[in-house]
Amino acid sequence: MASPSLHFADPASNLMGSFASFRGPKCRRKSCLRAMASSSSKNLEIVYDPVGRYEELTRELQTSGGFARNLTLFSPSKINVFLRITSKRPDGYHDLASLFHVISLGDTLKFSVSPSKKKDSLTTNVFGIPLDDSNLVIKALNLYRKKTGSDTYFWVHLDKRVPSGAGLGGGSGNAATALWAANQINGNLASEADLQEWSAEIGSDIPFFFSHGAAFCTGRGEIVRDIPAPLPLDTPLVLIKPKEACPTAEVYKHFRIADASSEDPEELLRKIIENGVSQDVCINDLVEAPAFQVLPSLKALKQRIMAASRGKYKSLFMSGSGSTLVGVGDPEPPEFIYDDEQHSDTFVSGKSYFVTRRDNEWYQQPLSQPEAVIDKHDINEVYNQLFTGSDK
Ligand SMILES: C[C@@](CO)(OP(=O)(O)O)[C@H](O)COP(=O)(O)OP(=O)(O)OC[C@H]1O[C@@H](n2ccc(N)nc2=O)[C@H](O)[C@@H]1O
Ligand SMILES: Nc1ncnc2c1ncn2[C@@H]1O[C@H](COP(=O)(O)OP(=O)(O)O)[C@@H](O)[C@H]1O
Repeated sequence: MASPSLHFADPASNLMGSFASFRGPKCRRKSCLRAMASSSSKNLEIVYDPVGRYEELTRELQTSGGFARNLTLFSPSKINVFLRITSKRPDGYHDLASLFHVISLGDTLKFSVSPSKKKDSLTTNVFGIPLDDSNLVIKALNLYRKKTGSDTYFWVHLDKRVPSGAGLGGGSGNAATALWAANQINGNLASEADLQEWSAEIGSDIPFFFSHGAAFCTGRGEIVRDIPAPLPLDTPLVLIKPKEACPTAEVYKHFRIADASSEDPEELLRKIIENGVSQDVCINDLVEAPAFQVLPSLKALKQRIMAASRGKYKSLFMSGSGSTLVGVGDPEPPEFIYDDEQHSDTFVSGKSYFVTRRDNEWYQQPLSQPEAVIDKHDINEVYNQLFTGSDK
C-alpha cells in the first residue's frame, strides 16, 4: 500500500470543518450530545469519545468502499546517467539504451474524486503547462478509464517544481503518478505491470517510473529492466537548467548515428556498477550535435561549469534531451551561476539525491539525507543475470 497523506480538498472538507470543534478542550474526554442530520429526520447520537469519533468520521468521509477518495503523492523526476542512441527506427522513434534513475526533485500531485462523470479538472501553480487533454496527467487518467472501464473523474492540483522541457521527465513522472493514484482510488483494478505496459501508449519515458527507481531501459525507452540502485543513495546531485528548454522531438531530429558513441551500453552499466560514475561513462548521444545545435548556449554553459568547478563533480553531464546539466558528487553549482546577471533565470535544484521505492509503494520525497544503501552482491548478481545469463 502507498502511504498517501490524506487531505481535505473536496467539499467534504467543509463538512469536516463543522466537526472540528469536537477537538476543542471543552469537549475533549467528555461525552457530547450531537444532532445527526439525515435526509428525512434528525437522530441524536451520544458521543462518548469525541476525538475517536472525529477520527472515525474523517476516515469515513475520505474513503469509499475502503479506498481513499483523496490522495496526495510525490511525483518524481529522473535523470539518464548515460544515454546511448543505437538506431533510428522506421516508425520515426529511436532505439536507446540508458541507465535511468529516479531523483528526489519532484512535483506534488493532489487527487480528489470529482462528482463529474464527464471530465477531470486540473489546476497548477505555474504558467505554460497545458491544462487540457494534452496534459500528461489528463492523458493518463483518460488512459486509465479506457483500459479499466472506470468512470471515476478527478480534481487534480499539480504543484510543479520540476522545470519543463528539461530532460528530467517531469511530465512523464506526473503521468505515471496519475496512473498510480487512479488505480489506488479505484481499488487497484490493474496490476503495476498493466500500468507500466499501458503507459507506453502515451510516452516512451513513462514505463520507467514503474521500476523501483533504477533501470536499464531499451527499445524506445519502454523496455524496462529493473536493477537495484547501482549508486549510493546519499550521493549528492545538483541540477542546473538554463531558462531555455530543449524540445525532445527537435533534439532527436538533429541526431546522426555517425556522431554517436561506439561504447557498448552494457559495458557502461558494468563499469558504473563496479566503479561508480566518472566523466567517461556518463555518455549522452543527444548532447554534442543534437542538443548543442538546438541550444548553442548550452555548450558554453557546460564548458564554463566544467572550468569553474575544478573537478568537484565526479561527472557533469546532460540529462535526456536537455537542457538540464547534472553534477554528481556535490550539491552546489559553481558561484558564477548565482553571481552573474545572465544566469538570474537559471534553475538550480538544491541538494538532490537518487531515489528508489519499496514494493507496492509509490515514491516518497526523502525528508533527510538518505542512507547509502547499496548491495554490491545483489547488483552484481542482477548484472550477471541481465547480460550473461549466469547467476553466479
Ligand atoms: C530523451 C528522453 C531520454 O529519456 O528523455 P527526455 O529528454 O524527454 O526527458 C526520452 O527518450 C524521451 O522520451 P519522451 O519524452 O517520453 O518522448 P515521447 O513523448 O515518447 O516522444 C516525443 C518525441 O521524441 C522522439 N523520440 C522519443 C523517444 C525515442 N526513443 N525516440 C524518439 O525519437 C519522437 O520524435 C517523439 O515524437
Ligand atoms: N504534466 C505535465 N508537466 C510538464 N509538461 C507537460 C505536462 N503535460 C504535458 N506537458 C508538455 O510536455 C512537454 C515536456 O514535458 P517534460 O516532461 O517536462 O519535459 P522532458 O520530456 O524534457 O523531460 C512540455 O512541452 C509540456 O508542455
